[in-house]
Amino acid sequence: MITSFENQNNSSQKSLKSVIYREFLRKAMIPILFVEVALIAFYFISVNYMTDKTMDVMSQTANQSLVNLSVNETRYINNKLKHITRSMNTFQKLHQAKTGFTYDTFAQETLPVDLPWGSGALILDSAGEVLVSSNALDGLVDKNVIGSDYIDVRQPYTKHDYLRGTEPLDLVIQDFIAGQLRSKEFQSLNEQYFITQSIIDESGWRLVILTDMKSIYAPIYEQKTESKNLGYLVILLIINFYVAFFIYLMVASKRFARRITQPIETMTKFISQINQQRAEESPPSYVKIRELDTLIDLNVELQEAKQKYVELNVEMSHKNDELKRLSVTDPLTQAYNRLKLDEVLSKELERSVRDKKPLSIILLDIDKFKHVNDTYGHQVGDSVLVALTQALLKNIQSTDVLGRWGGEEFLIILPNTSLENAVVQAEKLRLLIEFMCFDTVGKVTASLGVSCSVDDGTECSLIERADKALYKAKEAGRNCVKRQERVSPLKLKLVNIFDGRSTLES
Ligand SMILES: Nc1nc2c(ncn2[C@@H]2O[C@H](COP(=O)(O)OP(=O)(O)OP(=O)(O)O)[C@@H](O)[C@H]2O)c(=O)[nH]1
Repeated sequence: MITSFENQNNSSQKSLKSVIYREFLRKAMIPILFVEVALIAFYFISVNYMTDKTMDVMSQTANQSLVNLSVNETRYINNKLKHITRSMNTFQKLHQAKTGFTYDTFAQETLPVDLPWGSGALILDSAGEVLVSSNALDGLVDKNVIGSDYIDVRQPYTKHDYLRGTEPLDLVIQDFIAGQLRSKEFQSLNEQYFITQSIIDESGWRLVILTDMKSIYAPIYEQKTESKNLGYLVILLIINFYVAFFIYLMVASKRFARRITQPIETMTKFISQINQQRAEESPPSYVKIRELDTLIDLNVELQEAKQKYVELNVEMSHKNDELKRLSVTDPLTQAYNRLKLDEVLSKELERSVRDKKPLSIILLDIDKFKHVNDTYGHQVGDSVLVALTQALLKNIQSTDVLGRWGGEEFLIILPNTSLENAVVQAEKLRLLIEFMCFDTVGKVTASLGVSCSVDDGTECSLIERADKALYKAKEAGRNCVKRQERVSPLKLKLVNIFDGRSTLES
């Protein structure tokens, strides 16, 4: 029983745990996760957008700065050339001076080398030949644009101009130099470049500055990378948090479920123990509440007493019924006794007066019954009484009431029956007895007296008259029916006067 409870408890714990787990995920964690994902997505979109915008602004600013720088440098070189020309009289003198001061040395001295964003510069002569290029430019185009074999002014110079190559970057630069554009932003081999040029009026030379945009964007790229890394770190933290939280949730929901089911488990175990110990009738190992046991025992006793009381009540009721029956029954013949006959007669008389209906009675007495007893014995006499009762009960109407009036005498009450009809009924019964054959005894006869009442409501007068009629029947030689009508007091007086008799026969 305990094991089955434990299984049941475990499964209820599991289901409770999963309910808590599910509910928490559904109502808290999933909505929070959605919000977090949306915020992170928004963060990355913002970083990209801001970076792009900043790059646009930076590139415009940087490009403008480079153009300005190019113009300023050009102006500087031009002024310097003007100064040299004035002091040297003509620029041609400069060429012809045997001072070793050449185009190349001048260009090298005037070429701006310390440009921002790692920009490279080169100076072209009026024919488009490269006079000089900075190391930064060489780095940008990944070659030495002009070699070391430059010549001085006294000789026609031949140069190895590596910008005349066929590399994509060379082609773009050549195209730009040949054109009239002041500046240009272009892409070559997935790299973004900015190029600007300006004319040195004094000599017809051109100053060209080339910048790799990557250098301009570098801080922004760096910032973007840092921002993205921050985003990835947040994602990583969120994932870690979720993993840790899921583990915590599993453990916490299990603990919580256990905390809820623990008291029920303890209580059920306690009840199981009580039941088990009651079944085994062994002394309990836990604290016994004696008052409770006493109460339970008392309750059991009370229930048993209640059951006994109900049974006794039923028995008493049966016995009462039996007593009642016995109190109104003649013990020998099982017909009604005199007590019951008195009661019935009284009620029927009341009813006959109330309904104005006739009530007749028949008083039946066995003839010479003493002789039966004396001849065959008292027991045979009893059997005659029993047999006679049975025969009479079978032959009276259902509304008639038969009882033993006393000794060998019987009374039959016939409600709503006239004297004539009662006499007819009495005659039938007399014939019945006359033709009956009793065991041992054989033939027996009876005498019957009949009386009727219509409006005199006394029981005594009715019985008295029936008794008188019976007496008359005995007087008349027995085995016959006689009746006794009611005589009014006036008639009785007249009869007494004229006949000198006390009773009137009919
Ligand atoms: N066996 C038996 N006899 C009874 C019982 N009750 C009365 N008797 C007898 O009935 C007889 C009645 O006798 P009597 O009163 O002289 O009348 P009888 O012999 O019937 O004569 P008549 O009535 O004049 O014809 C008595 O012998 C009673 O003992 C009874 O319960 N059982």
